[in-house]
Amino acid sequence: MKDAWSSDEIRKAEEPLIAAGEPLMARAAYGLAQVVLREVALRRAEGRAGTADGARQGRARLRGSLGSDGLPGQARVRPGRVVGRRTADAGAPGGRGDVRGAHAVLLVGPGNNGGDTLFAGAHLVRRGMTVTAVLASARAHEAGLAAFRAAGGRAASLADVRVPAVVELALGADVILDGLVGVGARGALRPPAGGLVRALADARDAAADRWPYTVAVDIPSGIGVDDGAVPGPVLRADRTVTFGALKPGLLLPPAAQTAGEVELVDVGFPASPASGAARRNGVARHAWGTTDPAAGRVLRLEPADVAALWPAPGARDHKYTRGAVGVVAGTSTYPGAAVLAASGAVLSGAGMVRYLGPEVVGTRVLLARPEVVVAGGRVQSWVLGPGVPALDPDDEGPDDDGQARRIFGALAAVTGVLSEDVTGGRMPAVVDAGALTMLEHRLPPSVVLTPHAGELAELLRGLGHEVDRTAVEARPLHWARTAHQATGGTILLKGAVTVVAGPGDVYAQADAPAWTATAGAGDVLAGILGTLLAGRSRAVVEDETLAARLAAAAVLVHGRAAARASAGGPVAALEIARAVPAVVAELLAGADPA
Ligand SMILES: NC(=O)C1=CN([C@@H]2O[C@H](COP(=O)(O)OP(=O)(O)OC[C@H]3O[C@@H](n4cnc5c(N)ncnc54)[C@H](OP(=O)(O)O)[C@@H]3O)[C@@H](O)[C@H]2O)[C@@H](O)CC1
Ligand SMILES: Nc1ncnc2c1ncn2[C@@H]1O[C@H](COP(=O)(O)OP(=O)(O)O)[C@@H](O)[C@H]1O
Ligand SMILES: [K+]
Repeated sequence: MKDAWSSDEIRKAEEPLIAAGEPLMARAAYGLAQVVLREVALRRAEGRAGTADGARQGRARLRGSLGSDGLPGQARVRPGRVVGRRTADAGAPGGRGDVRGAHAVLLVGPGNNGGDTLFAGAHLVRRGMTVTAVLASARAHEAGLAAFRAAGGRAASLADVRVPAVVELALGADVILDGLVGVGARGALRPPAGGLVRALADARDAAADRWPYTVAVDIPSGIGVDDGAVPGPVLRADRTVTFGALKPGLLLPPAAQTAGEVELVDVGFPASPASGAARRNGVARHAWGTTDPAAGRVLRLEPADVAALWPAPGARDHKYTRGAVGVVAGTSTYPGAAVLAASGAVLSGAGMVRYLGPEVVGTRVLLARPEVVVAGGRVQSWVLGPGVPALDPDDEGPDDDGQARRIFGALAAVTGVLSEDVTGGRMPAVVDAGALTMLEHRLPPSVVLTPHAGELAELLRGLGHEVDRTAVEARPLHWARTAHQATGGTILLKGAVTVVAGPGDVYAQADAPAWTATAGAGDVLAGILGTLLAGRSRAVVEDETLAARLAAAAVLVHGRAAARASAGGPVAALEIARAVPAVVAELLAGADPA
C-alpha cells in the first residue's frame, strides 16, 4: 500500500530529526543526484547505441555497472505510477555510467527545495557534468549555493538572464531539475517563477521528444501538495524524486499526471506519520456521512493488498456462501451494458449472477454468459444502472422497459427503507449510470456510486452545487468528498486516476492504460465491484470503511485487466472482463500482473 503524508505530517516528522542533527537535506540531495546520474547515463548509453538492439546492450552494460539498484522499466511508463523505495545513503553511489560533459539546468527557488537542488547540483558537477543553476528568486539557500559554487557550478539570476534565455538553455540541456518550490509552497506559482514555468511548459509541449529529461525535486513545483490540484502552471516531469514519504498530490489527479514516475528517497522518516494512528482510529467514530471531509489518508492499493481483500473461496464454500450478484442493467435500446456488467461479475468469480430486466435483454445476456440466472431471488449485492437511461422528471413514461421501477425497489432495499423486503434489508450495491439519477434516500457507505466526472457534476448540481465536468476534473478529491458528505454513499469517481472517497481513507488508483477510456469499460467495472461486494456482503454493511477498500481493489483489478487486454493497443470492453480471471489468479499467487 502506498501511503501519502500531508505537508503538516512531513513537517512534524522532520522536526525531531532536524533537532537531533540528522542530515536530511544531505540525504535528499545525495539520493536525488544518484537518480539523475543514473537516468542521464542510461539515456546516453541508449543514444549512443542507436539501434534497438544496441539500446538493449547499452541498458545491459549500465545495469551491470549500476549494481543492485536496478533500472525501473522505461517502456511502460504510466503517469502517476510510483516506483520503488530507495535509500539515499545505502551502499556505493548509484550511477557509474559516463555522464561527463552532460548538461544539467537547475531551476532553483528560495527555500529548502532549492537547497536540495543546489546540493544535488554540486554532486553532479563533481561527477563531470556541466551544471547551470537559474536562481528564480532574490534569495537562495545559502549553504547550498556556496557548495554548488565551490564544486564549480555556474549560477545565474533569472532577473539577469530572463525567461527566453532560460528556455533556450533548457532546450540544449540533457536534464532539468525543477527545484522551485516543494512542500512549503502555497497556491499557484507566483511571478517570476510562474512565468518561467509557463514558458518552459509551453516549450516542452512544442518540443515533444526533443525536450530534456525532466526531474521534479520532491514535487512538480506548483501542484497542490495536499489536494492534488493544479492551480497554475506546472512543468510536467518525467520523474519525481520525493523525500521521506509520498505526498497526496503525487497520487491524486490531476497533479499526479504531472509527476511522471515517482521515486522515493528514504531520508530517515519513521514508518508512519505521527498523526496516522489517531486519524485511522478516528474514522470508526463517525456516523454515516458525518465524516470530517479533511479526515482520512490518501492511499493507493497495490497487488498484495488486493490479494488479501479478494474473497477467494475455501473448501467449505458453495455458490450461496460466495455471494449472488443481482444485476439490473440494460434496456432494449442499450442491451450491451447488461452483457458487460454481467460478464464482469461472472468472470470476477461471483457465486451466482442474477439478471433482472426485459426479456429481450435477458436473452442476450444468456447468449453471452449462459451461467447467468435470468430470474429474481435472493442476492448479496446489487449492480444497478449500467445501460439504463437517466431519469427525466419531465418525461411521463421513460422508455426504460421497467428498469427504473426495479432500480427504485432495489435502492429502497439497500438503504434499509423497506424493513420487510424480500432481500432481507440493507446490503451493498453499485449505483452506476442512469441509477445515479434515481437516488431518493440517504445512503449508507455500503452503497458505492460509480460516476465519471460528468455524471458526478450532474449529481452535485442536483444537490445544489454549481459545478460542471471541468470543475470536477480540476478538483476530483474535493468533489468526491463533497458527494460522499451529501449522499452518505461511497464515491468511486472514474478517470485516468480513479478516486474513491468514503468515510475514512481516500484511494487514488492509477492502474489502467488510457485505452481503457472506451464505451462499456465502466459497465465491466460495475460488475467486478458487484462481485467483490457480494463476496463480503455482511462485512461491508458492518464496517463502513470496507466498501471503499473493495472499490479500490475492483479498480486495480479492472485496470490491470485492461492493461493485459490492451497489451499497448486498443482494447474492447468485453476483453477487459475476459482478462479478469488471469489477473485475479496472478494476484492471488502473489505476482504483480502489471
Ligand atoms: N521535510 C523534510 O524532511 C525534508 C525537506 N526537504 C526539502 O525542503 C522542502 C521544503 O522546504 P521549505 O519549507 O523551505 O519550502 P519550499 O518548498 O522550498 O518553498 C518555500 C519557499 O517558496 C516560496 N513560495 C511559497 N509558495 C510559493 C508560490 N506559490 N510561488 C512562488 N514561491 C512560493 C516561499 O516564499 P515566501 O512565501 O516565504 O515569500 C518560500 O520561500 C521540501 O519540499 C524538500 O524539497 C529536504 O531538504 C530534506 C527533507
Ligand atoms: N485516460 C484514462 N486512462 C485510464 N483509464 C481511463 C481513462 N479515462 C477513463 N478511464 C477509465 O475507463 C472507464 C470508463 O468508464 P465509463 O466512463 O463509465 O464508460 P462507460 O459508461 O461507457 O462504461 C473507467 O473505468 C475509467 O476509470
Ligand atoms: K519542486
